Amino acid sequence: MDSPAVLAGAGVVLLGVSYALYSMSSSSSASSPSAPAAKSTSSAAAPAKSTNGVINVYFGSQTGTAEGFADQIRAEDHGYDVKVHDLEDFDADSASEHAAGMKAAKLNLFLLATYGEGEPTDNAAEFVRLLKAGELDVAGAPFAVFGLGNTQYEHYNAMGKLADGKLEKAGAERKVPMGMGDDDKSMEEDWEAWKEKLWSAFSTGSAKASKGPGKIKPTFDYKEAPAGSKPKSVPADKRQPSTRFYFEAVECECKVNKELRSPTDGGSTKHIEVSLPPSLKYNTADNSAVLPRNDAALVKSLAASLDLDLSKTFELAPHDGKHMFPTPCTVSDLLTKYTDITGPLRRADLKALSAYCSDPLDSAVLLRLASKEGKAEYLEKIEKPQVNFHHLATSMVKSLSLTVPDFVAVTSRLQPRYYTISSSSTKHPTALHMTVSVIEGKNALTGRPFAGVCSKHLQEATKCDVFVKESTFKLPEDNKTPVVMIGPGTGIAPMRALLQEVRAQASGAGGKGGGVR
Ligand SMILES: Cc1cc2nc3c(=O)[nH]c(=O)nc-3n(C[C@H](O)[C@H](O)[C@H](O)COP(=O)(O)O)c2cc1C
Repeated sequence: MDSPAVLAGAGVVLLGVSYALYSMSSSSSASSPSAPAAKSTSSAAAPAKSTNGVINVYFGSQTGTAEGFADQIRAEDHGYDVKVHDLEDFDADSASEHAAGMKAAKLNLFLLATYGEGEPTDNAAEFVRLLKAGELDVAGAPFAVFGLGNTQYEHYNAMGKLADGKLEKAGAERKVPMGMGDDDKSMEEDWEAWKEKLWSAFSTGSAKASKGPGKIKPTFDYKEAPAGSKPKSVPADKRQPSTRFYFEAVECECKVNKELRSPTDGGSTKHIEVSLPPSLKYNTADNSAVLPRNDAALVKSLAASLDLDLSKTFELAPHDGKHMFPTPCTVSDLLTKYTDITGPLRRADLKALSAYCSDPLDSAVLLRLASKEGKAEYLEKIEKPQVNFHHLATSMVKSLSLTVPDFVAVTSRLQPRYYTISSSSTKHPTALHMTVSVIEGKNALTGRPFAGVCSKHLQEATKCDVFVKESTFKLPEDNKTPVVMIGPGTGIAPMRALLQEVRAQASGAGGKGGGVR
């Protein structure tokens, strides 16, 4: 909103359409307690188009938040030629080329998430190694760092802090003080506030962001494919790091899927035994990652609202050669397996969607909700009632109009959900067990039912797409040290696996031997 007059206008619009836009049906629903989801546009560099110079944006992202922020910088651009780089492409071989590009740029922006014990994301591991080793010649390169973290973790924003310090030590020139986002409280607000500082320092007078966004330029070519076409195989280095799991998960049979609770308990906790093919191995207390599937009824109603043909088959040819998900696939696959339709909607999502409304009133309302001034309305109308993309598209913003490529570009990718494996790999080398609490409830404000996208999918599943994520959680090697198990939040699942492992080792299974603790 760039003037008080427009702001007042938007306020009136908001009230005027509040009944139509905000009266929400209580019939449809599902929401997920999801991790921030990866946005769909990724690292393809836009063609050079500006005389104001280049801003390089490097992202270190595991679940897509930092990557989504990088896309926002590209969309807002403020008259710069914004080039987004996946840090995975930053290795010893390419370091000097990147360093030269960094020195020639107006700014190099690093968006870095922290994981584990203050560790980098997988895609930033090599960059961080080079940075720590002092092997980057970046003297004089202008930089700014925004770290993404969570104050619940001991090593809060360790990667952002490390990069900020090491870049300075290497002689790079800090242009904006480091920003930090806290996922426990206010990641998006922290980011918006920092971005304001960034743009005010780098303003070129091009106020593209304040006018509202245009449609996102897809970073791929879309074409229809013959019905029945199967996904093409994609080599590992041609898979987008943030969505690599779509290519790597293996479809497995759920040979046991039984309810653990008695009918009088209420709620549902499932014991699921997944048969593993020889290619899939795990160690006791590793995590299983499951690819969720959206509920078929939600997919159908969303497709009907957006007038998308679920049976259509299409293929994406990425401009940067990195594939987002396996294609050719159907629009049904896109909506069921590859799109987060029930996760929380962030303000940036609303802003992006405002460009796809045929009714200017809808656009104005979405922009208002996405704006700083509309923060209270966002809280009341979107956050508290847990409005997700499905609700928005089916019940609130009737004029939303998305082609399939628009849909891919503007929506977020569905992320895997992680469950601690509750079996011992010594006892069950060819099966992994999961103990899954099914998430279901009603929104306190609207009474609308919601369900966890993955636990609900697993509740009756006979098959699921799985991969294994290593864990640092292990029993002591010596088989003698006494162990006290405390499971706050993690529940019984890892304990069951460890107890099975201790027993299996005590009985000599797996050739390890050992004593009972
Ligand atoms: C398993 C896990 C471990 C994490 N470890 C840390 C940590 O050690 N320090 C921290 O500040 N944040 C930590 N976080 C928070 C993430 O950095 C934060 O959610 C961030 O927004 C993720 O960004 P991404 O979506 O781009 O990967 C962790 C999050 C998860 C899910």
